[in-house]
Amino acid sequence: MTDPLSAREAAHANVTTQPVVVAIDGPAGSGKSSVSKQVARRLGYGYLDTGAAYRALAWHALEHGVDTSDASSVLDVVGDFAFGIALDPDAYSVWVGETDVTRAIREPRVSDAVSGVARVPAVRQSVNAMFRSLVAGSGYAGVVIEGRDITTVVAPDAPVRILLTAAPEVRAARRVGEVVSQDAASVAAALHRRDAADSTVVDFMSAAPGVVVVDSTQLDFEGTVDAVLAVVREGLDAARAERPDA
Ligand SMILES: Nc1ncnc2c1ncn2[C@@H]1O[C@H](COP(=O)(O)OP(=O)(O)O)[C@@H](O)[C@H]1O
Ligand SMILES: Nc1ccn([C@@H]2O[C@H](COP(=O)(O)OP(=O)(O)O)[C@@H](O)[C@H]2O)c(=O)n1
Repeated sequence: MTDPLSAREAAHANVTTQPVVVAIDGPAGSGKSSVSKQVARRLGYGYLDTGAAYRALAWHALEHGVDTSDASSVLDVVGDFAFGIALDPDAYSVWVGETDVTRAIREPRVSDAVSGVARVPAVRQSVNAMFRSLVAGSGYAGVVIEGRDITTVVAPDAPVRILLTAAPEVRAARRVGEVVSQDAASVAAALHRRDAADSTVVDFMSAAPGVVVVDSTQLDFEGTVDAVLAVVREGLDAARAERPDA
């Protein structure tokens, strides 16, 4: 498969002082992580999974025996939360201090606790600052960042902003295929419960002005990657047309 960016486009990305940001939001199971990772590979960009930070903080809080539904208890453990994440899409790993939590943060107990952690405003401010500095210091020409509020809060000025969606039953079925420790009905119910809780904090079900919707309901994985890459190309072309000498 050929790289969708020409050498000229790649060179353009390299001369900018800040990495190009491709911002992708969407509900659980829409394909954000897997599609973003593959898009990053195809572009030679870094990949930042912001949900991993919220999950890692939820894991950290649970390790400390904290009630994650209590905001002040959550804030008590933010102080010694040493988060680490690899931005290389081929070497994805997530750390809290010296502990590799890459797998542990996908456990249902963490998924069930994460919305409580993510609704604390001070937590969001702190991780958002961390995301911006991770991108700025990434060393990549561009970074694909995915989450819930990337297109609206973390990187509202990104040249490429996408809302990745899929029908609720399709998203649930995809997640059921991944979680082997729970029955299908429980996995689907947990996913919809988490979306409902998260939706009270940020709106990731409808596209903000200027955000392009990619609906993956009828697309297979490669088709979704190609659809996102087409939007990236359009967004970068439009940004270049606005600032031809940048
Ligand atoms: N367009 C698609 N068609 C079929 N399966 C997909 C598609 N996009 C993603 N998947 C699969 O669905 C599952 C959930 O995707 P994931 O990237 O984890 O979603 P999210 O990060 O939005 O929760 C993964 O197993 C992934 O491989
Ligand atoms: N930018 C983000 C990313 C994730 N989150 C929170 O982190 C949780 C885990 O995000 P995730 O992206 O790993 O979830 P999935 O879509 O992969 O299931 C979400 O359920 C939200 O509570 C958020 O609030 N803002």
